[in-house]
Amino acid sequence: MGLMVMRDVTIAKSEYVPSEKMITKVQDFQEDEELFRYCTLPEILKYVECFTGPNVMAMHTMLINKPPDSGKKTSRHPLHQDLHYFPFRPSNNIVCAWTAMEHIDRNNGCLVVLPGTHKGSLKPHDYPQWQGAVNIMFHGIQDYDENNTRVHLVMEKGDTVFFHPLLIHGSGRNKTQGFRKAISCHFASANCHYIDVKGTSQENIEKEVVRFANELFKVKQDINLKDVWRFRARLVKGERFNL
Ligand SMILES: CC(C)CC(=O)SCCNC(=O)CCNC(=O)[C@H](O)C(C)(C)COP(=O)(O)OP(=O)(O)OC[C@H]1O[C@@H](n2cnc3c(N)ncnc32)[C@H](O)[C@@H]1OP(=O)(O)O
Ligand SMILES: O=C(O)CCC(=O)C(=O)O
Repeated sequence: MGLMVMRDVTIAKSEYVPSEKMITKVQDFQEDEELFRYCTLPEILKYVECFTGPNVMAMHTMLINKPPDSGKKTSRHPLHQDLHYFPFRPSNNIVCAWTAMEHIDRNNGCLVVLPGTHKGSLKPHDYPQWQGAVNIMFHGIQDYDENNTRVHLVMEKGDTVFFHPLLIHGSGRNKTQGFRKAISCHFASANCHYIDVKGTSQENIEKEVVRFANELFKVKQDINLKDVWRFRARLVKGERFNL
């Protein structure tokens, strides 16, 4: 398996977009030593280990190249909780590190967070009821509290935020002509355990992920969400126990 490339839905469905401008996201750094180096930086791990302890797994990695919005607002990322995508627990031993690769503010689509929501529970997610197109697998929370305070994270190049997988967050439209770049990794303790998401609100994302994995990798046997995550996870330090 190589790096997974994602294109914004507007770009994916247009005739011709040159070069790096067509790449909206690159995932799966476990396949690339240079990109994976981000997950091993002592400046990052120093904080990550406060949440994971000494056995650290890199579960999900992304370089996000948020494109200038085409006018269809597809560059937005709906408000969501990352735990919706994860079939492992406990959530307190999972943390995201998200680093700005340039100045990021509301103009180029900074992170938006709903403070305190990490103390709540996992909410049902589905495609947002937005007019026009929405990116594949960009699920959002259908019923968050509209009155909850929203904080826009203005960040400078190299600034990093660490956040809990239940924190409700998303990002706005990129109104500039530049490609807004950020790099992130979801870390988890190797002592976390996988759960079966059948019969839970996560069943919809399991179906989608498994369908894509089957199409892309022509998998022969029955697989589930756990198998996909187990396959992509990579040990950063310590011992690989459960994950
Ligand atoms: C915590 C963390 C997990 C939170 C998040 O990151 S939330 C978002 C998670 N989801 C993602 O990042 C989605 C990542 N997407 C991808 O990896 C890829 O786009 C894939 C879904 C695997 C598709 O890749 P691939 O099959 O290589 O794409 P192709 O270029 O061959 O296109 C296949 C058909 O799909 C369409 N397509 C591609 N990208 C998108 C898109 N973004 N939105 C809607 N439709 C899309 C494309 O037009 C094509 O359609 P047809 O020509 O077959 O009709
Ligand atoms: O970088 C962004 O715009 C948002 C990314 C995000 O929220 C995610 O992938 O979970």
